[in-house]
This record gives sequence, structure tokens and C-alpha cells, in this order.
Amino acid sequence: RQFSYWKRRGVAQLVPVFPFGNLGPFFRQRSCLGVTYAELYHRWKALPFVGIYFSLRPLLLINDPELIKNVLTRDFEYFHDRGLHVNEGKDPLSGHLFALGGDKWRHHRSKLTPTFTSGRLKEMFQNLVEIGLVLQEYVGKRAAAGEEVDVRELMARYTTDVIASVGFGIENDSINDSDNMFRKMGTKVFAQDLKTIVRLASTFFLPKLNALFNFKFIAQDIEDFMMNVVRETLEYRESNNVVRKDIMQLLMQLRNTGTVSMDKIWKVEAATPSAKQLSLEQVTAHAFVFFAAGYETSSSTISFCLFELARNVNIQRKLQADIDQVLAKHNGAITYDSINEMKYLENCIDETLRKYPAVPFLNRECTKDYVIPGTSSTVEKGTTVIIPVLGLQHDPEFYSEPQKFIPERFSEEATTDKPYLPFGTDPRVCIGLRLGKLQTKMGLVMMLSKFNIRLVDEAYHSKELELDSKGLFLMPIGGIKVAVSTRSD
Ligand code: HEM
Repeated sequence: RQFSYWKRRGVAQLVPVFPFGNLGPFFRQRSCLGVTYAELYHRWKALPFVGIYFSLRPLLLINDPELIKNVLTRDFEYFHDRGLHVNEGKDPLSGHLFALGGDKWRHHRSKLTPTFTSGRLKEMFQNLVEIGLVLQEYVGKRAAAGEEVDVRELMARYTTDVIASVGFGIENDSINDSDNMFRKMGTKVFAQDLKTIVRLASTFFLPKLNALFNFKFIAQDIEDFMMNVVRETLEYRESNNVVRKDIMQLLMQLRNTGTVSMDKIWKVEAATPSAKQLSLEQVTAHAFVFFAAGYETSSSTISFCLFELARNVNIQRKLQADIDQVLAKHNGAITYDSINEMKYLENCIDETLRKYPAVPFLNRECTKDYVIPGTSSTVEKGTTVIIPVLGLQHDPEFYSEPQKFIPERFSEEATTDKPYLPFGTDPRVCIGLRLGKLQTKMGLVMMLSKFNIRLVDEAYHSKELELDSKGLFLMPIGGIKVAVSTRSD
């Protein structure tokens, strides 16, 4: 009966097979979830929407770009939530911005938005430069020793340090010390082991399972670590009147005053415990999601981009020329403005996020019955809908030769009216978009202004990276190894 849910509603459905429904390749670990949804899109894209089953749970896969715009933006009032499991009492860190729904989400989103303005990021920029220089020095040593570099791992360490600094105000050096606690915790959040995959997948798609068994969406030691870091940082800053230009400072402002100042003020007014507007758990939940959502997405983007640049040497040289020319204009200074002037750099990042979206699908929960425009089909309240971002961005109907890395697709002359959703879209668009792009640009500029990158395995000139068939996201098996050499003048 469960497997006839869509049929009974007059919606075309794929033939499900017990016990995995239509997600057999994911459950059997033949392809990660992002790729599994993309494959369903490629097979069924002639249908604007199609009913599928995540094990026994009915989901609606939305293929038609116009209907996607309705779901994500025009009819947002029906789809403002992601439907993730949240239980702030038993699982305090589950109450973060990515998971919150309804009025709570609206409230926190409007309060947190001023944290990520370009004015604020400009003032945090020096932290990024400092970590970028550590990265450059590390790679310089590898180049001098003629050693290859696994950029998938190295960039995860670099972005961990950026988020630890910009997010938590902690000066971390996981670039040189891979045993560092922040790196260990970050690795654990996205580990490819069965326990973590089940935890993440059930948080997204089987939230009732989490509720029933009191599953926490992250492991207890990660929760304890994050709570301690935030508690100690807040206490230290409050009792020593420390002002540091980072996100934690703005979270403290929000906690003590109920708003993040729109001016350039970083100082925090003191507040008695009873006057505080956010609990320690709420601050930690937000800080945690900035860490989890912020480090892995950007490091995946930088490393996939470096891989493509290593196999497309002409594009690498063109990008280096763009970087050199802008830096020369600014007397070699890497500043917020100079980095944002590098147009080809922006195109390379856009194309990387098209080919390898760090978040390969979006999901929304329908919060009140929704009649699909132009049809008599109703999406029932409580249904999760899936937007197959990876599939859409690899569809030759929208992007010719989708496997080719062509940054020029995103030059000003190129048309922009194509499905492109690496950061989602308004109103629930990624809140950290600017910071994500900034740290991605910084990582690439630090690498390419000083080094040339080559493939270690020449076979990748003609074959694609092999992706891990486990998990939710796109993970290259065995990392991404490149050879680096210092650029001559
Ligand atoms: C290249 C880097 C990044 C990519 C590709 C990316 C991608 C995304 C995507 C696809 C979403 C879901 C949007 C939707 O459902 O419509 C999202 C949401 C989110 N991202 Fe990012 N992200 C990046 C960097 C960051 C950074 C640096 C932070 C924070 C420091 C961050 C924090 C968040 C948060 C909190 C949400 C939930 C927003 C909400 O629901 O209101 N992301 N991101």
C-alpha cells in the first residue's frame, strides 16, 4: 500500500522495490545519494515531476526548472522548511539555521543575516590572508621537496582553519598539524562510515526515525567539543572585554542585545544571564552549522577546481594571468577588493560548482497542501520534495558537453537563464555564500599566484575522477593528488 502512494494520487511514479524503494543504488552503496538523484533525473526528466520512494517514504522529484522556481521561490510559503529533525531539548545542536523551520527559521535568519554582509567580511578579511599565507608556505615546502600534494585533504585543513578563525575566533593550524582537534571533529562530521551516513540520511529523509530512537544528528563527542569551545570563548571574551573581528563576536552581540549591529560596531554590551537573548546551546548550534556547512563545501570546491586546472593547463595559465594582472594593479596586495576584481577566477569557481556542486541536491518539505500549477495533482503537507541539482547542471540541454570544464560559460556574455543552484536560491539561499566564495578565492589565489599545478596521474587527462559510491555528497576516491612547482618569474 505504501508503494502505491503516488499512484493513488494520480502522480506518475517509478516502480519501487522493497526495501529500498527507488534508492537502491544509494542503499547498496553503488552511487552516492547526489549521483543517485542525478541518475533518476536523467532517466525521467521528460516528466516535470515524478513520485519516488526513499525506502518506504514517498518523495517527489521535481525535474522541471519552472516548477523548481515555484517551489524554491514563488510558492515559498508552501515550502519554507527542509523538514529536518529538530529537537532542541534532547539534541541541542539540532536547532541550527539549516534545520530550523517556519517562524523560528525566519526569526533566526533575519537576525543572522547582518553577520555575513560584505562590510563585515571585509573587516574579517585579514584573518583569511593570514591562513592563506600559512597554506602558501606549506605548499612551498612541498614544491621544494618535489612532493605531491593531496589537495582534497589539504584544502579541508585550510578551510577548517579559516572557519575556526573567522567563525570561532580560534587560531588553529591544522594545515601543519592534521591531528588538530578541529580537523578531527570536522572529519568526523562527514566521515564516510555507515554510522555517519545513516545519521545524516535519516536526519534529512527519515526524521521520524530520529525522533523515535532519539538519534542525535551529530555524535556526542562532537557536541561536547563544540559546546566547550563556544562556552570557553564566550566566557573568556566577556570577562576580558576581548573584541575580535569574527562571527563569534557577532553571535555574542546577538546573544546579549538581540541584534547584530548594522554599523561597524564589534563591541558587545554586557548582559546579565537572564537578559541574554540566545542560550549557549543556540549560539553553539549556529556556530556548529557555520563550521560544518562552511568548511567542507568550500574545500570540495577548491580541490575540484585545482583538479580541473591541473588537467586543463591552458585554463590554468589564463587564470594565473587574470590573478597576476589584478595583483599587479594593486601592487601585489591581496585585498577584499583585489580578489573580487578577478573575473576569470569567479568564472572558474562558477564552473567548478556547476560540474561538482558541493551540495548535489536540495530538499524542501511541503508545509501545506499544494496544488501543482496547471495540474490537478496535490502535494500533501509533510511531503519532501527533491531538486536534483547535479542532474540539472549536467543536462546537455542546458550545458553543452557537460563533462567539459569551460569557465567561459559563465562570462558576462554567456546567458545566465539556466538551472544553476549550487547555493540554492532565495529566500533560503546559502547564508554563507559570500564567505564561501571568498575563502575559495583566497585558497586558489594563494596557490596559483605562486605555483603551477600538474596532474600526478596523467590518465586523468582523459578520464573523470572516480567518486565514492557511499554517502550523500561528491567525494573523490583516494583524494586529489597534484604535483606543485614554484612559478618562475
Ligand atoms: C562554496 C561554499 C558553499 C556552498 C556551495 C554552499 C551551499 C549551500 C547550499 C546549496 C545550501 C542550501 C540552500 C537551499 O536549500 O536553497 C546552503 C545553506 C546554508 N549554508 Fe552554505 N554553502 C557554502 C558555504 C557556506 C559557508 C561558508 C557557510 C557559513 C559559514 C554556510 C552556511 C550555510 C547555512 C547556515 C545554510 C542554511 C541557510 C538557511 O537555511 O537559512 N555555507 N549552503
